Amino acid sequence: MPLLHVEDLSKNFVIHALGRTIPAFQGVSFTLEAGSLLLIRGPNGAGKSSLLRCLYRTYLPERGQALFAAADGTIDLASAADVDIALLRRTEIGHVTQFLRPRPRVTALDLVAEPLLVAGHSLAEAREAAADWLGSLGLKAAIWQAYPSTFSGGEQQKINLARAMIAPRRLLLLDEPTSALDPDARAALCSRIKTLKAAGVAMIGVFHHPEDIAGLIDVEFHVA
Ligand SMILES: Nc1ncnc2c1ncn2[C@@H]1O[C@H](COP(=O)(O)OP(=O)(O)OP(=O)(O)O)[C@@H](O)[C@H]1O
Repeated sequence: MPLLHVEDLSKNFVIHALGRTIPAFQGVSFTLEAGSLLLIRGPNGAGKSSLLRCLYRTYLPERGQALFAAADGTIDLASAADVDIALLRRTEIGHVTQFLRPRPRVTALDLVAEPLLVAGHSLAEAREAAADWLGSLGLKAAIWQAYPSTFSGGEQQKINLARAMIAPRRLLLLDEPTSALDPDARAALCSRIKTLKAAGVAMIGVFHHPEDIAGLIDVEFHVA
């Protein structure tokens, strides 16, 4: 059984106030193996981000299945209970978006370290790993102990990436993870993606510049 089997997944947005339905994506089917990277392509508004959000269950799909081979058994991401999805988000599925949600009085280093703390690592271990991630992505050390709400777009994206990828995950959903990164950070991220793939992590990504990850893509899926 593949890590993920998506069958006929569809999503429309119903805007009640306008009495309108906005189509996002229809009838999406694909399978994904552990250690594979699937690139999602498609024009603006085709539903690429919505597809990732449905798999992370930020959005509820309206039709279809997304069977995920979780450590405790197969679970349908399209219909699983919120409590089960919350557990998977803590342990098996990560989502990198372009938008950082900083928290008051939490430094950049601790925001990145947090998923490892939640996973049971000591504060020292978690901070060491966070420093390793932030260093490799080129976030200047002078701001590691600052609050990210005032960080630049690229700096915030580095925090997002490090936070989403620091703890072991079996599936990572990457929504334009390099859009605000400079060339060195893009190269560092590609190197991390390569290492994670070799360790068996599966990824589904939307990339503004797919050439960044040329050579790491196993399969492409076009959203019309
Ligand atoms: N929360 C929402 N409520 C209503 N409509 C939405 C919502 N989110 C997305 N849409 C609509 O769904 C469609 C797909 O949007 P989505 O962001 O998934 O596209 P995309 O392929 O990622 O686009 P882009 O390449 O421009 O980032 C668009 O027409 C968008 O306006």
